[in-house]
Amino acid sequence: MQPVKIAVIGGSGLYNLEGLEFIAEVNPKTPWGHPSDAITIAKTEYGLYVAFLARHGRGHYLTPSEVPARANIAALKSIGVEVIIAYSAVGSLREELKPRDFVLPTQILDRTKGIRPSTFFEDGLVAHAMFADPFSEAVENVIWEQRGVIEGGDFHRKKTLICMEGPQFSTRAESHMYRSFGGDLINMSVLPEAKLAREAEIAYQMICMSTDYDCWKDHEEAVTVEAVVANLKANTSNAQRLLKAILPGVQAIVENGTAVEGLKGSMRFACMTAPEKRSKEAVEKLEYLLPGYYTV
Ligand SMILES: CSC[C@H]1O[C@H](OP(=O)(O)O)[C@H](O)[C@@H]1O
Ligand SMILES: Nc1ncnc2[nH]cnc12
Repeated sequence: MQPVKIAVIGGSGLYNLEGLEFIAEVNPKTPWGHPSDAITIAKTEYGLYVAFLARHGRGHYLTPSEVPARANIAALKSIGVEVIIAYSAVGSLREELKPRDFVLPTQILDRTKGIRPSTFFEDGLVAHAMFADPFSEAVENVIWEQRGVIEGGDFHRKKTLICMEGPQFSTRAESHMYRSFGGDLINMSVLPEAKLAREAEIAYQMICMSTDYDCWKDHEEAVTVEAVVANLKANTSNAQRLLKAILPGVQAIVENGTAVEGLKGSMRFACMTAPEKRSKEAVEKLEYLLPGYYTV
């Protein structure tokens, strides 16, 4: 099979890709275990192969904290993925980001609790990836060009996404605090997914679909799953339409190399551990992700 260079991670409410020809299902066993679910490989009308992975599994059985993010990213890398388009249902912390709007975040504030394994580099192999700009500008530009396809909502860019641990939603005090931090959106999923994609040298962009105003509006009802699901249903058809519209542009930046510009090869030089001090087991595991980078 040809390498599958583009992957879509579907979040809450997005458990499959519509309108594409089914090619295969794979479920690679990585050194970090199996992904959330089998990965579906499908073909677009232009013959492009695209992978799809349901973040919480089809049927939604993994909490945000339980998502095996390392296995997900490693499995996608193993089939050739260079770009990930990650969908997420998010709460809005700003009046102008209305439920059913789509938003491209540029920055992240980490409010997870340190219980999610968040690096491939541990146990005797140390590396530090750059993460100042956590998303892919090249992919973001391609998506922004297609913003006109969204119906019944507006499209925004350059916003800051808070990632909380969950699974419970925030308190009102926390929601106000996140606003005072400069947060515009909130979810439970972007981390460690975005960090691991960076370590795997995969270009990553999240597409946030707003479902609620969280609970910072003091005199209004706080977010509930019921409210989220109602808006998710409306967002899902926009998500599928948007994906169809952006795939040719994403394919173009994959083919001309701009998608992975600055990423490809970056982790080779991010390693701090002296060759003679690298643990054999850690090097073996990393061979799966970045072959040839750390062997001596
Ligand atoms: C269903 S509300 C909270 C849940 O929804 C989002 O999931 P995803 O990012 O996978 O779309 C959010 O991050 C929480 O996990
Ligand atoms: N209010 C919220 N908080 C965290 N994650 C969310 N996903 C959708 N709405 C959310």
